[in-house]
Amino acid sequence: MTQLKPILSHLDAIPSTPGKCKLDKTSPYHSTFHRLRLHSALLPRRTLWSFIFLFLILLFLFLSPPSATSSASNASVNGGKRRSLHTAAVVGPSLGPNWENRAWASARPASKSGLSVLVTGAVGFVGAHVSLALKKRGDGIVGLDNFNSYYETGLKKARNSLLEKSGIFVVEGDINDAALLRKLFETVKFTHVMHLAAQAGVRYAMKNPMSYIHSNVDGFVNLLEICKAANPQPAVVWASSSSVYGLNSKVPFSEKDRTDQPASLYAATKKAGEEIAHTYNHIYGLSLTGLRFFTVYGPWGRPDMAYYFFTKDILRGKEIKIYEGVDHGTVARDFTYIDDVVKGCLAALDTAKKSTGSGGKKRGAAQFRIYNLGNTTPVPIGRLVSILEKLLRVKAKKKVIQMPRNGDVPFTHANISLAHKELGYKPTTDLEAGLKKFVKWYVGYYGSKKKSAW
Ligand SMILES: O=C(O)[C@H]1O[C@H](OP(=O)(O)OP(=O)(O)OC[C@H]2O[C@@H](n3ccc(=O)[nH]c3=O)[C@H](O)[C@@H]2O)[C@H](O)[C@@H](O)[C@H]1O
Repeated sequence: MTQLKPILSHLDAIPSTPGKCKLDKTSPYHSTFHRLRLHSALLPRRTLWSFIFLFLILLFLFLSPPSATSSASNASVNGGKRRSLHTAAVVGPSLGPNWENRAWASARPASKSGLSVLVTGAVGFVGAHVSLALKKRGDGIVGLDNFNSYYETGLKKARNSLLEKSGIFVVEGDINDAALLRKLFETVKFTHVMHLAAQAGVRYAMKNPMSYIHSNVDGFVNLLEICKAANPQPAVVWASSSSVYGLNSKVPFSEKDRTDQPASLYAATKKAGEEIAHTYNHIYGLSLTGLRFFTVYGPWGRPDMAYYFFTKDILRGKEIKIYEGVDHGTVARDFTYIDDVVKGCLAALDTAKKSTGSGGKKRGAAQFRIYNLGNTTPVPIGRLVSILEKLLRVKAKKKVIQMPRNGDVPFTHANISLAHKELGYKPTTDLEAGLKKFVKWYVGYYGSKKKSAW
């Protein structure tokens, strides 16, 4: 407990929100108004009114926020303002000096047999891990990420620093930006695309539904349009989700089971992605592999996920809500450790066959695959919390409530025999071992520097 104390005090030190804007006596506006009043007696009435009118116009122009277009164009691809989730307008490529050389160097594999991969969502949780693993074994990578503000951008920047240190160049840009993607594909002949950029999170879909359409549908189609037109066409491996099984009650979930009953808009957009992928495979000969991830967790994880914010809240002494199903039914997840998922991703890239088309024309049937990447051991949420309590040596303030109608499903459980057979996928980390690694990272990350947990 003692070694966690600095983190506890640090977590409390989250910066307060700035106070409301109020004109005070020291404000420049205050003195301007004051001067206006003094001079009013001396000026003729019409001049005074024209002056006030002009002043109001100038004040309006000064205070009004920049338009969507100007803020989008301010959001340069390298440096400048980070583009927020809510102003993710599309901009043309502005990649900064020398970017072609950087992209070219980063994309070059160490040997002739290596892959040259465009990783979208490269500073995301899975994206960063996959990029590092590819780099480590000698593949070439260019990352693409819009650094949006869905969760703390500090964490994304920290992941980016890790990638930079390993020599991976990440372009800051959006998958909806066709001009940018086209430029990237003109510069680098990517052999593969690992598409991990997405609007994630099941419950957030009720708050911001359009962000799911923007990233998971529009963005995916935009990316596939560029891939199908590229010459050579890359093979595409992309992140689907266990959530596509929705209300399916047949366990364990197999790829053959029905996926037409999504319980959230997130799930619906991932399912739409699978259908869209099929279309591009069918019409254009793109080689496409969808990976259904099952609640991936681990170091450098996503702060919006339960294991992550439970850790934060337990350490801060804040109450956590544990969901239960109908009639006190257990809610459980097939939590899958990041390193296992990374192995599955790399195996999917390695076994992906070439796309058959080029320049938008299909030349023959192309590979189309979908795999579950789970752990095969569903764990109840109560058990997740007990493991965290043990690792953190802090008793959680628990409140068990009925699962709200927010898109969650009561359980997930993967059948991974297909991935095992065709990818050699074999998860080896159980939840306790994986959470131990996560907590170790969490304590180091938030304890070492002045960072506020999300
Ligand atoms: O496999 C996926 O495809 C998805 O996995 C992940 O979704 P989920 O499995 O729902 O993970 P997560 O939110 O961590 O909730 C975990 C558990 O805690 C329960 N939960 C949640 C919140 C809470 O306050 N209390 C609670 O009990 C909750 O009911 C659930 O049982 C990814 O976020 C998603 O992007 C997608 O990749």
